[in-house]
Amino acid sequence: MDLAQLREACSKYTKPAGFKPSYGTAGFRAEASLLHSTVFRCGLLMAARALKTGAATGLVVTASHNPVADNGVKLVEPTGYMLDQSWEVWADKLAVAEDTDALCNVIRELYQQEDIPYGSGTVMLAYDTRPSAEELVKAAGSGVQALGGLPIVCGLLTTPQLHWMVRHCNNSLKHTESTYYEEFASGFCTLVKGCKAEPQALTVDCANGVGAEALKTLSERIGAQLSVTLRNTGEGGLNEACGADYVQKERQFPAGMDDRQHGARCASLDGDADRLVYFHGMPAGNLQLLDGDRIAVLAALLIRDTLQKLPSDLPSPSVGIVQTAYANGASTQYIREQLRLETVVTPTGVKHLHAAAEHFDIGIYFEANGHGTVLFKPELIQRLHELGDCHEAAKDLLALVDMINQAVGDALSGILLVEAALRRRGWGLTEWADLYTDLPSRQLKTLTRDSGRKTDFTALQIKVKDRSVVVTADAETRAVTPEGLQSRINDSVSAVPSGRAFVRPSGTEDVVRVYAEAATQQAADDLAAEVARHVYDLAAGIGAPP
Ligand SMILES: CC(=O)N[C@H]1[C@@H](OP(=O)(O)O)O[C@H](CO)[C@@H](O)[C@@H]1O
Ligand SMILES: [Mg+2]
Repeated sequence: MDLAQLREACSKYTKPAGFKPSYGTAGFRAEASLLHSTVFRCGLLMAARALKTGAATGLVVTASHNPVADNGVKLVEPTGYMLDQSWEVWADKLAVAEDTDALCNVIRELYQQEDIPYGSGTVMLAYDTRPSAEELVKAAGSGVQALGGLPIVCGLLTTPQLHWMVRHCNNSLKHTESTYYEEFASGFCTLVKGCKAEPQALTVDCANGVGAEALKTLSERIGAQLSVTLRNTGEGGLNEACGADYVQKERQFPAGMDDRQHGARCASLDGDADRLVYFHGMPAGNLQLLDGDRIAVLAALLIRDTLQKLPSDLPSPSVGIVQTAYANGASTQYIREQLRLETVVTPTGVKHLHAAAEHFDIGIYFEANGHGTVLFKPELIQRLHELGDCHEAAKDLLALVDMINQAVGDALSGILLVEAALRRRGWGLTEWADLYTDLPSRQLKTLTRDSGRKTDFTALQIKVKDRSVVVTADAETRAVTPEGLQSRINDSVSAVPSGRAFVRPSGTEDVVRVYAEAATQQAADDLAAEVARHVYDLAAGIGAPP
């Protein structure tokens, strides 16, 4: 490491005074103008991580579903997964170092403690459509170079595309953007070949983000087998009243979508195209959401149907579904009782779900918000290859392996998964929705359609003096501190039929989130409001009480 070069580079990216970025659930996020030093330091970190692992790493400049004025970074392991959790502490230490001296000290400590070899690490960089991207990618590249590394700017990509490229690069596979489309398209065409059902039209809300161009290219590669119409492709503001997060949380049709007629098939991506939800118009202009829980269930059905066709002398692979506490209780019950599959609950954040899914031969994981994927164990893939071309079912499963982004949740891959699963069953969205009925739930600032109600749902993400006073256990289903909070939540829940509620500090925003579910919408709303008040009272809420 050339110390003089490092010091000089570090001094060009000073941290704004008082700014204390934290890695959080999925990387750093903040108002874009604050982030130059943070992104530069992430460049340093990923160059060091590349040296430590002896393989290429990745960095995406994106703030996902956040407003356009924000930006952030997502950090990618050589496997294509998110940054190893054991290194998050280094990310935090680097990000908060006050000045050049402090930063160089952290670098020295990192090199010593992690035994980083000297050399040049490769870091693959990508960015989404935010106007602040150009400067921040430059900052990331400078960080990589400051440690003698090689930044490779892969361009404007969805987050999952960059994860996929890093994974393929390190597996010595073709890893161009074009190969990404080819593999996905070819897997999809294999799976729908011979389906009697015709492709059904799907309107996709692209959140005015990077997913629009990528989905356009993918659907052109696939041709007539996929019938998509793209909306919110850049004509409006990024994530502004549109996108997967908006549709899932607000339960509203996105801006620019006039498909409210009964039965219209629609889907939404988020700003960096790693989340996907489906929805359709119901009578009276209402919207029915088909969220990540349902995508997991549909994936499980497709996999079960296919596994049943494998030769019976083959040991059957273990299949499991990983969810978080936000999964609707009805989905968990359906998976356990009807699909008879094991479910595992982990804390929020894909890194936790992904790790749990790796324990199964086929691990399906989805957050309710539509972020997830399916992982196939390498040993299983090997066995499927050995079965060769003579078994249709093995071929189908291998097509699924190609079509599903196994590095990370991918909305484009998700659309192909859903469309293939529905067509192979000859189903529309109604049959999918009819598998089970969601319990009414309430979270975040979901607005009510019934204007007569008084509850202010923005209050369901509570601002408190210090959200770290809320500590949870048992996959975030139990509040350990502040003292007395959980017993108050228990009292509230026990009075409500089919009631369930939990609170947790957000890992991406300075708020405590409240979730509640119950047998009726009114009961879920009331329970959420009551629990919100407990948080406000016991965790030093600020502002007007909920
Ligand atoms: C309730 C909810 O949707 N939480 C989201 C949100 O995390 P929070 O820690 O809740 O802020 O952003 C994460 C990153 O995108 C995502 O993994 C997670 O599911
Ligand atoms: Mg996202």
